[in-house]
Amino acid sequence: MTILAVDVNRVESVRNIAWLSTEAMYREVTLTPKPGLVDGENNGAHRDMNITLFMDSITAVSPWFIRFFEQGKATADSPASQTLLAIRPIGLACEQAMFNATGGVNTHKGGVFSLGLLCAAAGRLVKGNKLLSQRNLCREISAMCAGLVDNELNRIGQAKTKGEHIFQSFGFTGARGEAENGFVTVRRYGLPQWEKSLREGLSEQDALLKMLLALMAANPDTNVLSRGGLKGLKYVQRYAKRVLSIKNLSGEKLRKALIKMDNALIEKNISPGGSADLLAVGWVLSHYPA
Ligand SMILES: CC(C)(COP(=O)(O)OP(=O)(O)OC[C@H]1O[C@@H](n2cnc3c(N)ncnc32)[C@H](O[C@H]2O[C@H](COP(=O)(O)OP(=O)(O)OP(=O)(O)O)[C@@H](O)[C@H]2O)[C@@H]1O)[C@@H](O)C(=O)NCCC(=O)NCCS
Ligand SMILES: Nc1ncnc2[nH]cnc12
Repeated sequence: MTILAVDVNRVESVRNIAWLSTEAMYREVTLTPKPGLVDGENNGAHRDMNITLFMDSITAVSPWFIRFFEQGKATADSPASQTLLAIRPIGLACEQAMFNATGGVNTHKGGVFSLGLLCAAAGRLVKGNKLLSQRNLCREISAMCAGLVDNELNRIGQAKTKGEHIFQSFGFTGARGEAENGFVTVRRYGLPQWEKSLREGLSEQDALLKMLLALMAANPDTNVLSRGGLKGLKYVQRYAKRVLSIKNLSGEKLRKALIKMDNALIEKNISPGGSADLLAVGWVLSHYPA
């Protein structure tokens, strides 16, 4: 038992989840070319964001990740739902820090929510001397978010946020649904594609780009829905699947296909921001055993 406790904490200090969360945000935004998204080459389908704004946003939100982790630890002996209650004020304060840094632009609302949950889940596991694995982290998040969709989407009256509007118009549950189901889109589609790419000898950059495509092909992304409706969502999902089905897709061939897709999404004014957030989640999870 003591040995396990030491091991878990050692793994946590080596692969510090708060550090990984910040690094994941950097890797996501600098990854290029990303269809419809802000990257090192262009601002995708966005007029109010660029890569510098994302860097400012990351600087503002990164000191908060350790607080999610610490709060997860502090509430580890209580039911998982208590951890969510305890981290929500931190989440809102972190969102506010992001808005202050970006002049009110929503760069990382979804990222803060998803990575904040991951950090808190890690805190609970570490305090409970439990192994930090993809499965345990996602189970913990699912337990922390049990009932979130029902309480916050099913039972509200007038929709205020975009996510609430999308739920009322289409029934898609967005960032809350992904968290409550334990990031099933990441675990079922994103991570298997990442592992396959690495097994095939692709570079980490190419593996990340293909993980993004796998996420875009499956994710009911509320960002895509809010700008492109159901037609836009189907378009993005089919396009991503088509690109992924190209044989020997890596290097220049992959880059060319993604640039073409970027132009198509810019033309349609569509941005898969939810999949960008899930990419960051996938990259963090990839550092832990299944
Ligand atoms: C729970 C909240 C996060 C709920 O927010 P909301 O009701 O707005 O719900 P969603 O739309 O579902 O989600 C918010 C953001 O989550 C990202 N997202 C969307 N779909 C998914 C998905 N399927 N899986 C995962 N994540 C998803 C997405 O964020 C990214 O896109 C953002 C840019 O979006 P937007 O403002 O719409 O920008 P534009 O398209 O440019 O707008 P226009 O130009 O068209 O006007 C960017 O932020 C990315 O991160 C969604 O935006 C929540 O707000 C909440 O409760 N917060 C409190 C904090 C908290 O509880 N923390 C505790 C846990 S840490
Ligand atoms: N690179 C990016 N571009 C646009 N929206 C995003 N949300 C998270 N990352 C993003």
